[in-house]
Amino acid sequence: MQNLMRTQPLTLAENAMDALTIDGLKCYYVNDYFGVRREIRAVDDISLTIRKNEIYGIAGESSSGKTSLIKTLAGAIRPPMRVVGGTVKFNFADGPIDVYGEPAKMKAARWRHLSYIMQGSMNVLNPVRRVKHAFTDFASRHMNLDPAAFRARVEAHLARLHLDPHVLEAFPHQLSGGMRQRLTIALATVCEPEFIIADEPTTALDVLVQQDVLALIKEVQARLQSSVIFVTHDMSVHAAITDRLAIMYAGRLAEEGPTQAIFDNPQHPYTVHLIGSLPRIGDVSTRKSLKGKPPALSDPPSGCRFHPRCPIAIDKCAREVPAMLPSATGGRVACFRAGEYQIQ
Ligand SMILES: Nc1ncnc2c1ncn2[C@@H]1O[C@H](COP(=O)(O)OP(=O)(O)OP(=O)(O)O)[C@@H](O)[C@H]1O
Repeated sequence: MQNLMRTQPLTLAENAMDALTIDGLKCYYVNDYFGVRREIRAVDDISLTIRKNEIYGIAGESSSGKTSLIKTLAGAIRPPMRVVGGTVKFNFADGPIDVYGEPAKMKAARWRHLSYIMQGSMNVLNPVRRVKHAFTDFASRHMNLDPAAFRARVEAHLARLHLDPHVLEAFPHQLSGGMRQRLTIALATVCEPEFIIADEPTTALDVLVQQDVLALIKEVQARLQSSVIFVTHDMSVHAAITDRLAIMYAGRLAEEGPTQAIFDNPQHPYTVHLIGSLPRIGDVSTRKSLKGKPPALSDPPSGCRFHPRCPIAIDKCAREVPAMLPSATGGRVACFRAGEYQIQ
């Protein structure tokens, strides 16, 4: 029997290796209405790398393209979504995979090497079937175990995640929301994947259950030494769980860097606003909201997409697209006036 569990910590060299490389990625929703083509540029020229054994957060307001980006990474796109440029390459232990160049290899890697906890993923549990069937339907084919050994493996995994094996015999409606979310995490990690993508896994949960689920994700990540992409608009969740953080604005990256450094010293005016709008105990001052609305991605502004809302924009910002360049956080930022804006 193949032992899927990685018991040895990754070596320094392995740790330093990239687990995922995204280069110039563009993914649009393309619709043709009676001869008129309309493109929504939800992911527009994004390049980044995710390291082995790190939790990488993606933040940004609603409709900034977070879900579109990670669906594209997972190769989980359906029309009208279309990759129109760039590459996505995973570097799994048994070899690299080009997501859009090697679809068969990518299909085989799902669950086994890569798992995806989707938004509303509790729907993965069929309301009219017992929970155990979700495990057999999705995970058993990737584990090559006879039914008894598979059941034992699942029960041991549930026990590690502080879930009683009896939940396998329950119907989803008999479990609380927190338990169902823990189960979806158990399901996504039972094959011990090297890479986990989680889209808003705690958004629908109350604060205490949320803490519980975040702790669970951290625990699983530390044990498997997997790479995790964690998407949420909730900055306090990023502060609690991520090692590095990317801020998306209107389909592009605005800033990226070590999470603590981004919170301590945000460089992009948009990041400054996101962090400045977080409530602090004892601070009763009124928070300044950002003027305007996020742009329509079917007709985004020229130059820096944030410039119409930016408090310190200059003429150049409307004309030129700022490149992602090394920043004072040790990460990267796309702003001609990086580090110049602060909220009083
Ligand atoms: N099926 C679709 N067809 C057309 N446009 C879409 C579709 N799904 C999403 N979009 C558009 O793509 C853009 C990015 O949406 P996306 O869901 O990726 O953002 P998000 O940052 O994940 O938002 P949220 O936090 O609300 O989930 C939005 O303008 C959205 O309206």
